[in-house]
Amino acid sequence: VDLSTTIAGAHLDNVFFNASGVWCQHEEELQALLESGSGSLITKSATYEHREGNPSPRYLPLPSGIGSINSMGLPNEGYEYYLNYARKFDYTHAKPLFISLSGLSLADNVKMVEAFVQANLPCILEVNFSCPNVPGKPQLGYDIDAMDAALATLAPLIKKPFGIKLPPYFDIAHFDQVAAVVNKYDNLAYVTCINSVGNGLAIDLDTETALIKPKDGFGGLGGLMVLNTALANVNAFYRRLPGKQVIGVGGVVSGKEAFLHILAGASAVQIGTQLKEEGPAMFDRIKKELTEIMEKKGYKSVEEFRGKVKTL
Ligand SMILES: O=C(O)c1[nH]c(=O)[nH]c(=O)c1Cl
Repeated sequence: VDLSTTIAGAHLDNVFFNASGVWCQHEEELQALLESGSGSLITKSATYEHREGNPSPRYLPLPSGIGSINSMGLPNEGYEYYLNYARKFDYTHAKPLFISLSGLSLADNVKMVEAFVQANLPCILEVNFSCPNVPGKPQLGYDIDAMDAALATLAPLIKKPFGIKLPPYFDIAHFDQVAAVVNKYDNLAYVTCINSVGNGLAIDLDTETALIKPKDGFGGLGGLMVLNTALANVNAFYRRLPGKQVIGVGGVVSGKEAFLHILAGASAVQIGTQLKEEGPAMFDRIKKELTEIMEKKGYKSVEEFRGKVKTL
């Protein structure tokens, strides 16, 4: 079966890659993704300066096994590290490179975008509007006018097809409002849905203590428990963004959830929590599982069923 796809004009041999933030902060991790069964790779969201991020423990899988909680706080090597990586990257390689940018201000995003545009590299830029874990920095994804204003500045600067990382929305009116903004920008080629479900709280029964240290234990939720919110956001934006694409992320632990994301409309599928827990070998497992599901159902390519979820 054919698991290949094209995102923002770049060809991926298979639909899978890492969720930004997981296995992608350092070159060694990115190299492991290059050598894995993934179809692509995306870097950890970059800020203008290097950041240590929040104090640990700041990521944990939940004892219940249904997901994870993180309040990393945007730890990253600073954007120049990723710009240098993008300069050295072998673009003849079968895997396209995505670069995630998450400036702490519009000015920082402008400076980082200008540097990448100046470098004129084949990598695809993705602006992260949805980090929920920087104390004192409300995420732009929930300030729709501010996100629109940022895009009005960034889209013309980027010129080429690019994407944005969105938080989960939980109200039909918000799907409508965000889609109206996204549809204003022709080169905004795709949206990645969803980022973690922000500011959850995990508490340990025995110690009666929050699991993670930052922000009184408040952190973004991921893993299987967010699957159905992720599917809704993928399908809501698939229905509302004609001519654009959706990358699905959230709750993919096997070929089954990947199949559901594609059925909901995803052109590619990213994996975070499960990749963090299982490591890059996971990609070979999940590709095999999706292939088996497709063979059983008689689908030869992901194109045949993308977005074809039925309603009653
Ligand atoms: O705390 C983080 O670094 C983080 N954690 C997330 O769950 N999503 C993000 O976009 C980021 Cl930037």
